Amino acid sequence: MQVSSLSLDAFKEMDYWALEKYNLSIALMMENAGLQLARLVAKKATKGSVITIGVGNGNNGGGGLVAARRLAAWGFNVNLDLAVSITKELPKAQLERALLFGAKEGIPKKTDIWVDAYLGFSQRLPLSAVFTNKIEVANASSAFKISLDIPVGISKDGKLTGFKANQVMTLAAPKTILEKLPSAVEVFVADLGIPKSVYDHFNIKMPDFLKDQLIAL
Ligand SMILES: NC(=O)C1=CN([C@@H]2O[C@H](COP(=O)(O)OP(=O)(O)OC[C@H]3O[C@@H](n4cnc5c(N)ncnc54)[C@H](OP(=O)(O)O)[C@@H]3O)[C@@H](O)[C@H]2O)[C@H](O)CC1
Ligand SMILES: [K+]
Repeated sequence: MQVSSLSLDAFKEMDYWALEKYNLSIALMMENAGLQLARLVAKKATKGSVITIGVGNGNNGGGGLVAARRLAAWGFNVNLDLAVSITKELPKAQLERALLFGAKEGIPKKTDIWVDAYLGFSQRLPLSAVFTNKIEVANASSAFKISLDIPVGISKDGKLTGFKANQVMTLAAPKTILEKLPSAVEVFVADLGIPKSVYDHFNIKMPDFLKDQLIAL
């Protein structure tokens, strides 16, 4: 029988398999992730909404920056909370693009939608103070909160100990760690363009991405 979700380690393997066997680069998958995240944010936003995207120095941050660029291109007010210096090649290139598209650095006085692209599946617990401080500031705000892939600070047993996400948009496949989230948290899965053969190889059902590339679980 097929499994319904993957552990983070199994998912990393699936990701690696897609990259090795099908030459699906991280940059290409990140573009898909960022577009779907931008669509999810746009569903919640109105034209006057103030959006803040929290960014770390990795591919989770890179996906957030693609979303920032897409949202800025659609005319939204997009702000970037850079938790650390963005030095890695891919997120750095995405940051440069997002800024060229009109996203602004810094946290505005009031945020309506706060996106957590601080850290994803490579986060190590305990988090460093810079991230715990960011989480505190975000959680203290009244903003609607959306996490990319998995919430920053989520505990190994899936308790929502970090960023208090209202929605989580996970990538490519449901993750076991998200199953213990409070039932009020809405979880979505987004299509990265990984083929069915990869899902079959990992014995997991491919979400019905033909119907929609962003699916509520
Ligand atoms: N197929 C896919 O699912 C794709 C997913 N994508 C996204 O990529 C992230 C995972 O990206 P990754 O670059 O591996 O890592 P993170 O963004 O989670 O973390 C970035 C770096 O942050 C450092 N780190 C980790 N823990 C801590 C901590 N406690 N304190 C400080 N810093 C920390 C660490 O860097 P080091 O250099 O310090 O080791 C992390 O590497 C996934 O979640 C998806 O969102 C792709 O966009 C596309 C394909
Ligand atoms: K995240």
